[in-house]
Amino acid sequence: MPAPVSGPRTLYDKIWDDHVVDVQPDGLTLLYIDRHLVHEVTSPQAFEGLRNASRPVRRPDCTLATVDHNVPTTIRKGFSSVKDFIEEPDSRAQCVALEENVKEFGLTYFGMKDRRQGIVHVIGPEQGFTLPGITCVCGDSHTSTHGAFGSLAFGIGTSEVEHVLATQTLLQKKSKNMRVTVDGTLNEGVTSKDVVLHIIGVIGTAGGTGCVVEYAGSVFRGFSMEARMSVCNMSIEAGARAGMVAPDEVTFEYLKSRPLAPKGEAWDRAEAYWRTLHSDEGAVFDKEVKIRAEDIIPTVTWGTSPQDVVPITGVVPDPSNIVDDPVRQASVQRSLEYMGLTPNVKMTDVKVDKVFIGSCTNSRIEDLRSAAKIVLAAGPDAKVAERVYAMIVPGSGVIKQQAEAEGLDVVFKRVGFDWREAGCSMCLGMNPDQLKPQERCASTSNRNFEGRQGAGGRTHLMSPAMAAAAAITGYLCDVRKFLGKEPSGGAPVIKVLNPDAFLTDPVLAPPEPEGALSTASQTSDLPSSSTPSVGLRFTVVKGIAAPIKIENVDTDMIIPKQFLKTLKRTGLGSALFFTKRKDPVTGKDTDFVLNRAPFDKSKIIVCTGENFGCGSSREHAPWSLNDFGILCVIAPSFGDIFRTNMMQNGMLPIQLPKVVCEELAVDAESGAELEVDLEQQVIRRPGGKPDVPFVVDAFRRHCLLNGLDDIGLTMQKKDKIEEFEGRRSQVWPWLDGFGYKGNKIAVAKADKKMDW
Ligand SMILES: CC(C)[C@H](C(=O)O)[C@@H](O)C(=O)O
Ligand code: SF4
Repeated sequence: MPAPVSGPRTLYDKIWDDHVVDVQPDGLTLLYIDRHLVHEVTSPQAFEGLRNASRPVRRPDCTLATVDHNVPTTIRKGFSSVKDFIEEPDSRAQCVALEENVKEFGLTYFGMKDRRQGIVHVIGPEQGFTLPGITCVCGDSHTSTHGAFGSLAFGIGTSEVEHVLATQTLLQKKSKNMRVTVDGTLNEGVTSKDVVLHIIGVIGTAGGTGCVVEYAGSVFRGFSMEARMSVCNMSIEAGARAGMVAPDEVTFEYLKSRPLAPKGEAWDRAEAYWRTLHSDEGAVFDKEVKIRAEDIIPTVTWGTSPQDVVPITGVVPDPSNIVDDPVRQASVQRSLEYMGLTPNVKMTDVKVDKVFIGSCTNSRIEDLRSAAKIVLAAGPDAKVAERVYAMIVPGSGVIKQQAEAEGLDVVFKRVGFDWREAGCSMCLGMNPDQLKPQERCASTSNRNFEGRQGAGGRTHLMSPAMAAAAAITGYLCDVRKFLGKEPSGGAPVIKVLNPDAFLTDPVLAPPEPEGALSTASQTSDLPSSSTPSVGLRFTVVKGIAAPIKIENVDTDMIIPKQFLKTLKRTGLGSALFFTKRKDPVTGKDTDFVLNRAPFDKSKIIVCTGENFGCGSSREHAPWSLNDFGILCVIAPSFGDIFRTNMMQNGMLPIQLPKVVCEELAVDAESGAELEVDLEQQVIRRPGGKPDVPFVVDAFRRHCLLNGLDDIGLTMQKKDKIEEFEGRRSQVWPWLDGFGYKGNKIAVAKADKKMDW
């Protein structure tokens, strides 16, 4: 069992210690979860699990749901119901399922008629649902965003969503402490997005794997909450479990007037506690990275991984310059082919077809203001370049309303931007907002994976200001070209307004959930389970192993977004590695390894590249592997959420040094079978070659060997959870219930007043 940290502690240590419900001898910890955000993509199977086991949601008062990924961003005038409004049947089914689930389980829900609807990671902070010192989870990898408030916030898979709904806890292994310090003075035109892209360029997409990153230094202290959120948001792109910034005056100022922030005496108590939340002098970090602010200039990505960054003054990289690493050379070559870029071409000579300003990284009021500033600086005759389609998608209805009150919509529409309704939109394209094959997009989102914004689409990540500059010029563009220029006469005026005006309106009270089955008062009634239910077992797997020689196999690659619209866990085998296995033009099978005999019958994958399963938290990735017949993946390293998701489904991720993976890949390539024995923790190889030993956490191994299910096990800790909740009510009373008490009359009025 890891020794509890004595002496100076990090911010992460402190929040962790304050949420421990129970610790097992091997250090695995049952952690209490204060806040749970729910969206339509990763929750249907979790609610179904609750329903099948007749379990209520333990803490509806700590759960907030909304629809964001599937919603169309077209004007909602005349909106009457999701059923009538959403045309695409699978998107509609997922949104309808969430509406039914929130009613059945008694959860607070911001639907499409509610102006508080928006991207989960935008609305939580906006409403004050996200607070310093809390643990916060969501079935979504960008939950790291909420760490900007000095909370421990991380993404989880659907099985864990079910676990949190049922028990308000999670079984967690403590991550390592990492600190990224950026000190100094930022150059002109450099924003928080440039800072985080630069950091990922320095440490790589696996640089934060296994770690919780604290962002420290004068640059983050000087950032607004919006800017801190953009940085923490992309922690997941650096492989980190979570990112965080210690709370300070900027945090308190942002929170004070939010509807769900504590008020009066509760605020004073909360603030006193929050002021203790910082890393102590002398606290030890397992990993430290220091970056000079002066070294950062406006940054864009050139490739298909967020680590593929280049200053806007730079050129497209030349793979022939990579002499010592053939795997890297091949991967750069492949990315350039996909991106349709020629080595050594100036980045500013790259033409764009579309511009997307939005996503949970950059769709907040400050982002929109910074884009509008560039539009105004471009002069009275500026227009979105003729061949370019540019869209702005505010992160929430509240932001949209505030932006309109500030006149930002006028600034954008005047030059030809499309002004849309709130949602995830073209960040992922689960709704109709997508790139066509080979279209190139200047995007303020967070992922530039192949096909991310639409099959065959090409994404360049950048700041809102840079995206606005690209829209006007039609090229990737150095934003500094527009800086220092004042808007000339006749330009619309931006009036910066205080967000309070948009948040404290009494019409914000939500409806009491109709037909609610459970309420907070029912929550102590945790069904006890003396024998944990039997889940999926893993003992010995013998079979063909498919070699995959790709680095950073992200979960978008394992299963693209169009297959996430299912309400089931099964039937996803043919979706596995879809874009690799199907030719986008002919629709025919490619010669990708899993299409070729004998590998089309593989039970194991041997990957030689680092960071398998990085990116999104979609549990659909292990579900599709499982459906295909693959039960074990061997790789040099894994994305944290993916690793957990595999084990939640009775599958085994095995981490081994790269050289060993390369040797096993040779065995795999020969078409011979490998035998993975979890009991003995060895891999048996063909041709009498020596066994390869591996290690799996004792608890996880026990669960896999016996098919034990986490929820059943946690249910046995009911007394400890209740005891923790009793203490929580006394020490952190502002965390009980989050203050929305239904006011039907006010809501009815709000609906009438709403002008979509
Ligand atoms: C759908 C969801 C699981 C996913 C995530 O975890 O990130 C999505 O938000 C994304 O950005 O890819
Ligand atoms: S990354 Fe994109 S798709 Fe995922 S939650 Fe954020 S906005 Fe939505």
